[in-house]
Amino acid sequence: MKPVNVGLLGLGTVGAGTVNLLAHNAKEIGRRAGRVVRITHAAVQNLDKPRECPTDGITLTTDPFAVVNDPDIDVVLELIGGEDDAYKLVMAAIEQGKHVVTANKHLIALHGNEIFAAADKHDVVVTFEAAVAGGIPIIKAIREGLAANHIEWLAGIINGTGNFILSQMKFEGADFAEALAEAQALGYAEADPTFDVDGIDAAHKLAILGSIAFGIPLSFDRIYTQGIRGIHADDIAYAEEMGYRIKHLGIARRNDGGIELRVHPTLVSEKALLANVEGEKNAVMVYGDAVGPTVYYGAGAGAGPTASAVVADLIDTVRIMSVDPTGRVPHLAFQPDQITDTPILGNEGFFCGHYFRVQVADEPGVMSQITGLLAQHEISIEAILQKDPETAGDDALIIIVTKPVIEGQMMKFFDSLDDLPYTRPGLVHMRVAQFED
Ligand SMILES: NC(=O)C1=CN([C@@H]2O[C@H](COP(=O)(O)OP(=O)(O)OC[C@H]3O[C@@H](n4cnc5c(N)ncnc54)[C@H](O)[C@@H]3O)[C@@H](O)[C@H]2O)C=CC1
Ligand SMILES: N[C@@H](CC=O)C(=O)O
Ligand code: NA
Repeated sequence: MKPVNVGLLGLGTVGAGTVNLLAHNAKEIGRRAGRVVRITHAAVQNLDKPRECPTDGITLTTDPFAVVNDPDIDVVLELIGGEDDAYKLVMAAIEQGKHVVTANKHLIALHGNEIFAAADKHDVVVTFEAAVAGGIPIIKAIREGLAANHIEWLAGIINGTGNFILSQMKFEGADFAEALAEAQALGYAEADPTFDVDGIDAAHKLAILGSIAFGIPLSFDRIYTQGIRGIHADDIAYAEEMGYRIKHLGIARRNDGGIELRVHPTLVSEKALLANVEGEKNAVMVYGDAVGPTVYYGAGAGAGPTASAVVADLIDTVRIMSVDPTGRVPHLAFQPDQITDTPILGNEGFFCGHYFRVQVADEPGVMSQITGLLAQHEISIEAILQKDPETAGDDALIIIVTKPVIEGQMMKFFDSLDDLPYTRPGLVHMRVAQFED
């Protein structure tokens, strides 16, 4: 059979990783795909830049539209990242009836609803396994492997750079900037690394996961997002003393009032599987009503792991080419006319445990007044700790983990706590997650 010609856009970390992997496992890939898959053209920004892969047999150009418009190209592989150019190129490819493989979560999270509608209209597929949790086949697992389930919730470490930074700070004593620079050198970080550290990249991925898990439109702008910059070493130590680790999680869960979509630092029991995921590794837990808890673990970033997902998508795409469009797996897991606009909750509707650290004047009865105030707000305590702060001689630090409660109730408690005469400003607050694993 005629080889499948792939036009690659972007020959950076993932692009070069993909060229290398296609060459390294060419025989195995051909045996699986049933056809030879070859990259014939690649668009780059600088023709003279040294590459991390051989480019013989690939025609290089600085014009990505020349690749997209080439009639000999069957599949466009978008690996330039970012929003604007990628959007125009992907839409142009779709309009010409070309299938697309992309690793670009930014693009899918913001424009996926429109891109998938266009792809359906033109009878082509847009695959995006590499866009979430790098090499872990999480899209395939949720979209196909768990298709019989009503998915109740999912929670995961879905940014390799952020997890790598937290691990380097904890185990190697690295400071934040050092750890980030190392993640960048290793090819884990986004072109703009604030996307990694401010939780935006994780929110892009959570938008995709939430959509394929619950059959809702991609809803990036409704996601509650906090990054890792505010995590303080003292809280890592206090959390550990109470039996928790602090992880940056993306969580999507059904709740009586709607759906929670949130990305934030989270205390997780040290015994939970997610608590023990370190470095650039990612892990996603998905809870389906029939299957119960399932966990998917592996490398969330880096050339090889991401190329693994990209090439798997290419193989799928080659097989899909000969399938009647009505027999294909829907882009967002549910048939397009079954995607429903379920309400997405604001943070006051979240249901979870809370960690807070407050500095108070060390006077008799203060602790009992705080626990009494929690009781008044019908909030139960899971764990409690008292410490001396490093500064301020007569003050004390009170650190409490609560049982799960609606966040609006917790916010009212914080308001009342703030009104007490002996509490100092600077309350630290994080959420706590309990998992059955
Ligand atoms: N690096 C990783 O571990 C992962 C990356 N991704 C995604 O994969 C995509 C690519 O990421 P990386 O390879 O890490 O980025 P990168 O920055 O290493 O590579 C992107 C390449 O595209 C080129 N490029 C940009 N605009 C272009 C244009 N208009 N025409 C031609 N070339 C252009 C750049 O010069 C660069 O060489 C992004 O969407 C990223 O979010 C997804 C999963 C993991
Ligand atoms: N920058 C991302 C790359 C993979 O998606 C990350 O660190 O997870
Ligand atoms: Na993946």
